[in-house]
Amino acid sequence: MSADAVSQAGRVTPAGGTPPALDLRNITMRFGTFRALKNVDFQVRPGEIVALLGENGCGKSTLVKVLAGVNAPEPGGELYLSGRQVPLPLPPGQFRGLGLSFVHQDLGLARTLSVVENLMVGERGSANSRRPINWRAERNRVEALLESYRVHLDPTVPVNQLPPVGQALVAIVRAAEELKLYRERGDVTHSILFLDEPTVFLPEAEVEFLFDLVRTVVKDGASTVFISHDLSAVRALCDRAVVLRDGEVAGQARLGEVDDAALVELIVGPASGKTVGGTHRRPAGSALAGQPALCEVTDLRGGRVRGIDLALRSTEIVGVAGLLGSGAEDLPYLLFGERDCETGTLALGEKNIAVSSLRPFDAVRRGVALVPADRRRDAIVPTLTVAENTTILVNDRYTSFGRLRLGKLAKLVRSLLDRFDVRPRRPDATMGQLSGGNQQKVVLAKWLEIGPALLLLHEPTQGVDVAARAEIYRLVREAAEAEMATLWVSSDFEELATICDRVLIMADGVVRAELTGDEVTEDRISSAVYHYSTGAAAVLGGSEE
Ligand SMILES: Nc1ncnc2c1ncn2[C@@H]1O[C@H](COP(=O)(O)OP(=O)(O)OP(=O)(O)O)[C@@H](O)[C@H]1O
Repeated sequence: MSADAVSQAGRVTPAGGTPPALDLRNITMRFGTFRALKNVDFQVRPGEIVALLGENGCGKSTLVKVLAGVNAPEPGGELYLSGRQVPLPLPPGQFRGLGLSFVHQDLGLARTLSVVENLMVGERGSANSRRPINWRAERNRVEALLESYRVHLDPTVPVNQLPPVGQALVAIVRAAEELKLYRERGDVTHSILFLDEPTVFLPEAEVEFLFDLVRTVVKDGASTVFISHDLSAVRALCDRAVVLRDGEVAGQARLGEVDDAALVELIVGPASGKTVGGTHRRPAGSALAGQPALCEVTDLRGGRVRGIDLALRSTEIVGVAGLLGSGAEDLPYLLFGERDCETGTLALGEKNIAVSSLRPFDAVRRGVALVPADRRRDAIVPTLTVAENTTILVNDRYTSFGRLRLGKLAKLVRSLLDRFDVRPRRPDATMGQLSGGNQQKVVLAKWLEIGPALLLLHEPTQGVDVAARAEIYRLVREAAEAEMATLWVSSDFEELATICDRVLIMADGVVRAELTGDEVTEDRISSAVYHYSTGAAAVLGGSEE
């Protein structure tokens, strides 16, 4: 297909007279003078799985938050659920009575509590009774519940000991149970599950666990809205896509009838000039093999890492792939002094550093930068401004006689926001007001600005749209050329194949294999990871944290 299959309208025609499960009309939402949504129409048919797509900051979460009762749209917007009009704005919490349930990126789970405790929803568990909780009965009930969704994990495990896919499954099961409860009570005719980027990129085998669950939820009678920047995941799961651009509906298409090029054009706009796709790897023939290492790691042990030696050359981007529990997810934090380390030496330039005594503050001083996976927890200060978040590490370079040179600093911020295409370009906005993907761009800008010798990245493009992702690859590649070694840990194997000069495969805390040159493909990385790991199913059994 083609662009002809794309329709510009956000509405769908009711099938056989059945009203849509959800029908939002003419939704406009302002934050101050900024219009985040402009006359948006959005419909979902009963039993449909609809993708809500668009670039970072285009308004996807803002639209969902209108339904969650967080955002109050302008007068003139209308909401119909199964044909029945519901007045807007919705008061907080009303969504429950309307048959809507939300799973956001942070999943909303009590992470230190067990799966059983997290699944004591509504009136189903004995938790509502005044009698003491019968834990054995609860456990049996939750076991049967998980079984009914064909989710296999230990219900007694604290949620923070499950891998990301396990945590997402628990959050979705909980939301699905809420929806079932609303339907059984007879409160609603149809119910709708909203999944707002519930996972970072997951390897294919793990995505399937998640999608099977969503399909089960839909078979049980719910419709689903899926927000994601991962087009292959969208294709695997969804029937139809509605695309927002700059707060307006840019068009919609049935996924079976459009190719990726048409979808990307709909997302970024026909004349955007943005490049998406293509490789960002070093050109063939420019081998680094003979060059000395800029950074050497010897006998690193700590967390799940059980003895690693690494040599990273200047300008080289080295990928690390492995399932959760392989140790890959601990590696950047150990090298940044963020996690306790038993042994290990980091030789960076002329200096030898004992990693066990390294602290993040020293790491930064020595030119080590870390872009962590958990943006909200570890990488941003949501209440500070975008400008403050961007320059927090380089303020001392702009100080003269104890005073900040504010003019120079403001100029720097403006140029970084331009280079990283942070939208809106508002240095005075608080970081919490930016969309997730735009926050991620600020985090990268902040770290690259220190001019690191060693850049450690953990899932650096999570929540970032397709066009911005390509731009991030370009910017990191450009920074690497200026004498920087890069370690890129990601569960997105397509990403590793797009950007990395070589890829290390980790399992059981050690490097099991190395892929170089033509071997660096998504398929080769994926098969090596599963070959050396004990199996995807084992991942759901829990892991130590
Ligand atoms: N509370 C707020 N105050 C001011 N502006 C806001 C607020 N929440 C969102 N915005 C702005 O509204 C626009 C839409 O943001 P939204 O979070 O809906 O984007 P998104 O499409 O979900 O993006 P992403 O894919 O990056 O998550 C952005 O420009 C954002 O900065």
